[in-house]
Amino acid sequence: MSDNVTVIKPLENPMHGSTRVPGDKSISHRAVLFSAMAEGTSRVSGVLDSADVRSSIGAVRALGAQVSLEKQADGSLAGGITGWGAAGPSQPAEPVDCGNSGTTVRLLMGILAPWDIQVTLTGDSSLCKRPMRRITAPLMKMGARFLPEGRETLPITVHGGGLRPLTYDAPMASAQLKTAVLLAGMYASGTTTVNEPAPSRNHTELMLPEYGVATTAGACTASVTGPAQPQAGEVLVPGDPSSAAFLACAAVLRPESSIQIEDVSLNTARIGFVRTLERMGAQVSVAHTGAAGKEPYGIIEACHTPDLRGCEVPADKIAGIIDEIPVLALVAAHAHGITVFRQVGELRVKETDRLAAIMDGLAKLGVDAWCEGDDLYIEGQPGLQVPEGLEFDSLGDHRLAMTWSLVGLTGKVPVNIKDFEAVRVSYPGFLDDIERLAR
Ligand SMILES: O=C(O)C1=C[C@@H](OP(=O)(O)O)[C@@H](O)[C@H](O)C1
Ligand SMILES: C=C(OP(=O)(O)O)C(=O)O
Repeated sequence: MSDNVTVIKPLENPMHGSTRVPGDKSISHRAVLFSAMAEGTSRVSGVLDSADVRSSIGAVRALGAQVSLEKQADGSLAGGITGWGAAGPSQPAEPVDCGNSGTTVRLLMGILAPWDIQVTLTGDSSLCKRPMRRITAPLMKMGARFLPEGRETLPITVHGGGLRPLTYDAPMASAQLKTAVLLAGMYASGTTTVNEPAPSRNHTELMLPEYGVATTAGACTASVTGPAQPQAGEVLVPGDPSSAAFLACAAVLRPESSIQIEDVSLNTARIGFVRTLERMGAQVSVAHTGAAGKEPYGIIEACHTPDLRGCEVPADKIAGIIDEIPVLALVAAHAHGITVFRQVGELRVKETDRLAAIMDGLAKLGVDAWCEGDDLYIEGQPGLQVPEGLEFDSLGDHRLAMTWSLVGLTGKVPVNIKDFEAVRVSYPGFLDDIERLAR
């Protein structure tokens, strides 16, 4: 067996009962970053304690925000964040290390662009391979500079200052791109608008008003009018639907299972995976129970479904399931017929090339999966038998670690996962949570 391998054994019993999942990663990043930009002390609770959110916390501390968050009994972080406010971020002595987190670095580019400082942003070996031009290009149109000139990957030094507003037609549906431009636009005089080819998650548009900054938004467009200085706010972070998706898919695959996941964000831009599972014939449903600010939350219920069928997911629905495609691909591998995910080229530039990883992993299961252009096809195999002794490599990617672990957890034989610890990026307690549901 190779080093750093975790043996993932089949769940002892069907999954049953209720659980909660840790705070939403996207909302947690924004709670930390927007509070750091604000004037005064914001109160945040339910914040996800994971490696990625720690990258955002470390970054804003290095830039002068005071963060006093404490670990709560439920594992979340809560407390106060005093922002740099109208004085702006301070010049850090060292490069700011964003770890594995694309959201941290890309949002920071927009946050730093208006200020007259020079900040070098870097990250781990995965983040240093991911494309940054999609963010630097619109910010350069607004007047920011990035050195070395023409560089597409980290490390990159932001030279901010004096921005003008921008109307930008984004080449891809990306909430990170949209957010970076809107955050920079808050410090330009006039209206900054981002138009998208398909709707991406809208947490920024929903959360900025909690910090006193008005936004306007349509299905594929969002605007902010500057100058607008955020003021201290209060944010309660609901559970992460992207984490819930692993538990829901496990319940769909494991015979006799029936679970409820409580207090999870039901933002429609995030629960596309429920719709995809429904279209595969899976027994899943949602029930609204409340709202945290403008973010709705509630219960996701999922039950074992023996007779899944393949479905087609059109291009305009992909942004709404972008982080769930690996685990949905695994569910599709158990369905009758072909599943097609249209236009999923963005998966090539996540923590790893997730498109290649899905095809490789499914090939180990003897399932045919292939790409035609940017469309992903999976030919399902109902009654799929998993061979003994399989080893999957997470490639350091948290979503892949959890996806391939479901092969062992919901099946009849253990699997080995290389670098399973990658789950610390978004869902450190994943294995405990899923095993608790099967006691
Ligand atoms: O804005 C966000 O919080 C995120 C946006 C998505 O990335 P893109 O904007 O690159 O699609 C998503 O994959 C990522 O996990 C979080
Ligand atoms: C792509 C992801 O995150 P990020 O872009 O923030 O690294 C993810 O969490 O799956």
